[in-house]
Amino acid sequence: MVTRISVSGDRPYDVLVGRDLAGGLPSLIEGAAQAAVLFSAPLRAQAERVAEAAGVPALLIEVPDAERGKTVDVAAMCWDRLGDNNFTRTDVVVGVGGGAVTDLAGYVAASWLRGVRWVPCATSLLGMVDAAVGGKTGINIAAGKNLVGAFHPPAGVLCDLDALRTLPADDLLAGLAEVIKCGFIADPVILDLIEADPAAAVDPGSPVLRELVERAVRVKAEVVGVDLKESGLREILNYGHTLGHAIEKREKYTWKHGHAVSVGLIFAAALSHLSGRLPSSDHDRHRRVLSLVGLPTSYPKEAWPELLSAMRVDKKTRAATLRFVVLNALAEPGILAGPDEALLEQAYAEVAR
Ligand SMILES: NC(=O)c1ccc[n+]([C@@H]2O[C@H](COP(=O)([O-])OP(=O)(O)OC[C@H]3O[C@@H](n4cnc5c(N)ncnc54)[C@H](O)[C@@H]3O)[C@@H](O)[C@H]2O)c1
Ligand SMILES: O=C(O)C(=O)C[C@@H](O)[C@H](O)[C@H](O)COP(=O)(O)O
Ligand SMILES: [Zn+2]
Repeated sequence: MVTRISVSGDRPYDVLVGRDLAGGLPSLIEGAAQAAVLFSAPLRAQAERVAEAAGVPALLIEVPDAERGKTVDVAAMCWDRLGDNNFTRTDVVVGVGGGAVTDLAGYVAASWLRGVRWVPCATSLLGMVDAAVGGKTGINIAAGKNLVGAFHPPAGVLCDLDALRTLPADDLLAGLAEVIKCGFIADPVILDLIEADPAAAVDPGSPVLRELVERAVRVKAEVVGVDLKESGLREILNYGHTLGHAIEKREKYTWKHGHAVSVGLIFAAALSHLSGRLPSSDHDRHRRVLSLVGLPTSYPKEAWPELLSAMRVDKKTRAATLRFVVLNALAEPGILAGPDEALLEQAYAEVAR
């Protein structure tokens, strides 16, 4: 069974969730003379299957794994390969992998000839529920996470649940952090499902995980369908990310994004509560559900000054005003602009160890 979730907007497309989906690729790349398939070493076999299913000559481009692939040097290597192979505006970039590879593939597609079609074949949980959906593409630079990129919606998204069977458990967990984020900002049934059966939530073959994937994709699709370029509503998807990205930068991108977001969710919940918005029961639920599945909820106390300075280059910041996504209530996100440093420090105390 394939579930089709539509993303609206100027360039609407579908997210397909199911098993053995490579057969869906030819219709998404109709008219292309060739496809460039970007992948990292652990996904070589899947990339070769996708390349074969494309039905046009495919240029396989191996990139460094995980965050090591999200750099300007790697993007430049990909541009060179496209140039060497006369890649034209009707050709298509395909990304096979987790969020790092699909962010890179999307950015290469957005920048090549000022924008060619692209299709993410998401192979990680995080990729399926978040990174491959919504057209945010980009790379990291020394100044921070995803600071260079483009909004460039894909032609379609393939989420093959069978891929999750080989995904390392820790990476599955990282994806669950974004699923839990969706639970808090928009769909609390997600939280109920995880609390009722945490083991099923991390079992790649379980119907519970499939339901979680579909619910999280729906949350994201509804948001990005009305606000592709993050002029307002889309900011809610950044819940937990202001501190999360600062942690990733401090850790030189060796921490998994989802793990950093998990700690960031604790901080955002604390800010929501301490600023008089979120009741204690919903605040406490953050630590409970994240700990239940084994996600991290703390970070070193002494890191605070460095994290605060990294948060100042967050994309939600306007001039010198720091802005945070907070919850006014469960599934009611809002923005906290320009909080006192004392409040931020108090919220960090809930994370600090
Ligand atoms: N564009 C967006 O809207 C958006 C949203 C959320 C996250 N992101 C980005 O996504 C990235 C994180 O994505 P991620 O958690 O998928 O990490 P990742 O892409 O680094 O993948 C994690 C690891 O899992 C491996 N892997 C992936 N699928 C596999 C499979 N099926 N079998 C075996 N191994 C597999 C990868 O090779 C890698 O080693 C971050 O860079 C983050 O900034 C982007
Ligand atoms: O799609 C979005 O918008 C998000 O904020 C989703 C996040 O989970 C994701 O990590 C995104 O890449 C963060 O975007 P950024 O603009 O803060 O880099
Ligand atoms: Zn994220």
